[in-house]
Amino acid sequence: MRLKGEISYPDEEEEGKKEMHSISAGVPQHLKLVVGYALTKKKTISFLQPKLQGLARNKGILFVAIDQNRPLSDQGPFDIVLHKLSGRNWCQIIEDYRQKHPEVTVLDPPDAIQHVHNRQSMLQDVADLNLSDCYGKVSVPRQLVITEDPSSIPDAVTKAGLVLPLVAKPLIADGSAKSHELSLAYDQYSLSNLEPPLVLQEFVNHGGVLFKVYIVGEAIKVVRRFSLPDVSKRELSKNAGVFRFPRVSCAAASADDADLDPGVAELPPRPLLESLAKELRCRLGLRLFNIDIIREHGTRDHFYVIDINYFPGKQCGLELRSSSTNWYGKMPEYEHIFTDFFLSLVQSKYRKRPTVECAYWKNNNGNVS
Ligand SMILES: Nc1ncnc2c1ncn2[C@@H]1O[C@H](COP(=O)(O)OP(=O)(O)OP(=O)(O)O)[C@@H](O)[C@H]1O
Ligand SMILES: O=P(O)(O)O[C@H]1[C@H](O)[C@H](O)[C@H](OP(=O)(O)O)[C@@H](OP(=O)(O)O)[C@@H]1O
Ligand SMILES: [Mg+2]
Ligand SMILES: [Mg+2]
Repeated sequence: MRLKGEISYPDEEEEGKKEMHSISAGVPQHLKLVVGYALTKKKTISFLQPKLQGLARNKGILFVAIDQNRPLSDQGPFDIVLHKLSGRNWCQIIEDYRQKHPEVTVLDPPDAIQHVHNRQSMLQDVADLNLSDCYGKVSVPRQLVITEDPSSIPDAVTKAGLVLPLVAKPLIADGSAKSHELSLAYDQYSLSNLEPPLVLQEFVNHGGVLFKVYIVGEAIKVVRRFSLPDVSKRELSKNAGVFRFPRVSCAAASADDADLDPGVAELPPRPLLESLAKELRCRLGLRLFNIDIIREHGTRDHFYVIDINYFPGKQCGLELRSSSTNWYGKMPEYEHIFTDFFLSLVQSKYRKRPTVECAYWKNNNGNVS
C-alpha cells in the first residue's frame, strides 16, 4: 500500500536485493559484530533499509541473512541472532540453537515471543503489575476469553458484567492476517456469530488517539497514531450488531502533528512509560516490542494497555511526518537506536576484554570474506 506523497524509491524489491547483495561484499573495515537475521522477505526489505545497513556498516556491524534451508549451527558464527518468523518448526530450531550457543544473543527467546502471541497472556503481566504512581495508573481493559461454544457468549458476557461496546479479537495474535481480524460489538447477542477462540475486551473511549510505545532494549520512542473514534452512549443505544473494522495500525496515519485537543494528544508521562517498559522488559523477557496504550477519555492519567507486539516494523508502509519530505519508519531514528542497541549487547558481553572481539572475525582468523 503506497501512501499518498510517499517518496518514490526505485523498486524496493530490487533495491533491497541489490543492497542485500552488497552487504556481504561490503563487510565493515572494523568489524565489531555479526547479526544473523531470519525475517520474512517483506520484513527484511522494510526493516533493513539502506540507511540502517549503511549506518551499521559504519559502526562495524555486519548483517548476514540466515539460510533457513541449512542447519543454523552450520552458519555464522553470530554474535546476535535477530528473528521474526512464524511456525513451530522455527521456534524449535531457534530454541535448540539457543541451548547449543549460549554465547549468542537471540532476539528474542521464542517462549517470550509466544507469550505475547496470546491476547490473554500478553496483558496478564500488565494486569499483575497494576502500575500506579504519582504520574498515573496503567491498567488493562476488562476482558473475557471465549474458547467454547459461541452460543454461550451472551450469557458469559452478562455473567462477567462486561460493559458494551466490546472489541472482539482472535485469542491468538501470531501475526497471521486472521489474528488481526477485529470486530466492534454494540450488543452481546450478535457475539454468538463470532468464531472462538477469541477475547472480548471492553472498549475504552480514548479520544480517537492511540500511543505506540516502541521499545528497543532500554530505548523508548512514543508516537501518536489515529485510532478508533469514541462510542457515545447515544450511539450505543441506537446501534446493534457486530462490525469488522480494518487494521488500525497499518491504516492509521501519524497523529503526531495533528491539531488535537491537548487533553487527548498529550503523551503519557515519560517516567510512567519508563517504569512500565522496565517492568515489562523483565516480566515479558523481551527486548524488542511495542505497547499500544490509550488514555481513558476524560481522565488525565488513567491509561490502558490494549496490545503488545513483538518486534513491529514498517510493514504497513512508512509514516508521513509533518512534511512530505520527512519520512521515518514508525520509530523515528530507529537506525541509530537499533545499531546502538546491538553494540550495547556485545559490549556488555565483552566488557572485561580490552578490545571487542567478534566471533565472526575470530573464527575467520581475521580474514573476513
Ligand atoms: N479495548 C479497546 N478500547 C479502545 N480501542 C481499542 C481497544 N482494543 C483495540 N482498540 C482499537 O483497535 C485497534 C487494534 O487493536 P489491537 O492493537 O489490539 O489489534 P492488533 O491486531 O493487535 O493490531 P496491531 O496491528 O497493533 O498488532 C487499536 O489500535 C485501537 O485503535
Ligand atoms: O503500526 P505498528 O508498529 O503497530 O504495526 C505493527 C503491528 O503492531 C504488529 O506488530 C505487526 O506485527 P504482527 O503482529 O506480527 O503482524 C507489525 O508487522 P511486521 O510484519 O512489520 O512485524 C506491524 O508493523
Ligand atoms: Mg495494536
Ligand atoms: Mg497487535
